[in-house]
Amino acid sequence: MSSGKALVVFKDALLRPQHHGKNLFTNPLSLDILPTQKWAVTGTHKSRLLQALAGQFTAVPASSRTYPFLENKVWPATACSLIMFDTDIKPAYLAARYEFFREAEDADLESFLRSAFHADKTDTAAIEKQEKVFNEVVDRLGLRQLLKQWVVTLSNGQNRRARIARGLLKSPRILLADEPFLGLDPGATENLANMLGELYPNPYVILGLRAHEPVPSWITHMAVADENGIVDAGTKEAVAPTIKKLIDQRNALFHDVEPFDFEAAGMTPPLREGVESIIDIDHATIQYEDRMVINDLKWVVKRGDRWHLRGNNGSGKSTLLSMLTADHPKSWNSKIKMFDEPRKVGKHNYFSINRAIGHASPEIHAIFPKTLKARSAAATGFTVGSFLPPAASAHVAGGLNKEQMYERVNKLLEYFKVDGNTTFGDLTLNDQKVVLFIRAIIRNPEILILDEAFSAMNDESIFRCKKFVDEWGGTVIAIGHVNDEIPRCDKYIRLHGGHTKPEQGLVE
Ligand SMILES: Nc1ncnc2c1ncn2[C@@H]1O[C@H](COP(=O)(O)OP(=O)(O)OP(=O)(O)O)[C@@H](O)[C@H]1O
Repeated sequence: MSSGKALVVFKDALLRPQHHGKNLFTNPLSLDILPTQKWAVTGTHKSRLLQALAGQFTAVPASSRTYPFLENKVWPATACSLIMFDTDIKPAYLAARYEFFREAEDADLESFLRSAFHADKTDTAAIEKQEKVFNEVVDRLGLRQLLKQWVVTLSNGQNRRARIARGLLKSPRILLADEPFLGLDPGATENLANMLGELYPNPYVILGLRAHEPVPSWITHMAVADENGIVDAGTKEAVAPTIKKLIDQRNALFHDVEPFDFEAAGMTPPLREGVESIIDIDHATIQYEDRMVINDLKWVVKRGDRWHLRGNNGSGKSTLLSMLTADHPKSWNSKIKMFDEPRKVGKHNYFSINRAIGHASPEIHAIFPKTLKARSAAATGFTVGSFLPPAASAHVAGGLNKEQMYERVNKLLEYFKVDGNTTFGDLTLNDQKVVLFIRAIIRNPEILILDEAFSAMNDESIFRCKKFVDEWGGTVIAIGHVNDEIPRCDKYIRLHGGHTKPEQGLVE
């Protein structure tokens, strides 16, 4: 496919959003991407640069951004497939993932993937080629056995692989993927990195990576972008000092974060006296039809414990957490004890269970309403099991009135540097994740569940959240594939997705 002509050329290009005039980078961009070079972009504004490379935004003058390798009449924005992992597959509510009943508009994975096809149905050669690509992509991304599964039931890592597959099935000339390895387990990361390298140049691939992330060995060139524009670009070796500087700045950030004043916010350690086991699961098993997901789990969480819940994508981590939060139909099981009491219908309900729990996860993010102001969005954490801010008369454990609740919200928003007046949907992805973290912690819960809660946050927010949780006094259960993105933990439990019993130990 390679014609030798450049893929993308920016020549003093000013980039602007379609409908208003402010430049997206302060300085004009200049960059040549040749077909023999394999690029990754990084830096604070890498996503914006990827969007610009994918033909989004208006280039001024129009001739300052060209795609010389494309034939006339091919529209760059359709020749490029940009995959960015904000949340766009939404179940209507949290428990929907685990329910048997499906709405007509829910799609199984195969239909979801095939909806990317656009070949003329009478063109048998094109159809045949599509099928070949379909089979190859499905097998290489380990999706074959999931094809009949509803998309909403896929685990986060499976969902990511599905979206990368769909991006590839659109047969783009250039595939641009922003942080494609985020949330993937190490095996899936290696597999995907190899696959993208082997596919090149069908399609050409441009990756967006965080500066401290390992760079796939086949990448030859890197560009670094910040708010001013492209600050460095060239061979991987030539750009290495700039990237090292970014990593050093990042590490320094962690030491610069000031501690949060828990006492001033009235958030003293929420450890219930006289109760040893916060959670006690006695030999529980979960399976879907013939697929065992959780195999004979025996797990005791003691007050003040800090657990890292580990396991490959699809090994059952979120399923286990959904049993704790009563989002899973199998939650109503006397094999699950909380605070030494076996769970019983009639005695316990969703609200009584979740009163003790603060929870942030990609699933909550996917269904969270976009229209609340950030301040009200964070305050919804005071209302158990609801996305509504607390009513004027509301009191939470600890007896706060509305004014005191918002005083705590404001302290946290200030510490985490989020503007409380901005509407949730208008916040950056980073700030949305931070607001959902604040929402999880706002009630000072006895148990804090962080399911990939820090992934997709920027470095400063990750460090602030980690410092906060490290110094907070309650019981913590955290999921994260990258150690960098979980708070301090002292014990771990590793799930194996039903093949083998879970294993437990002390964090090394
Ligand atoms: N309703 C369902 N029907 C069938 N399979 C399901 C259903 N819900 C979940 N699964 C499957 O159960 C397995 C466990 O999913 P879970 O989300 O718990 O994994 P996970 O360990 O959290 O993965 P990840 O690291 O990717 O987030 C996956 O294979 C998923 O596809």
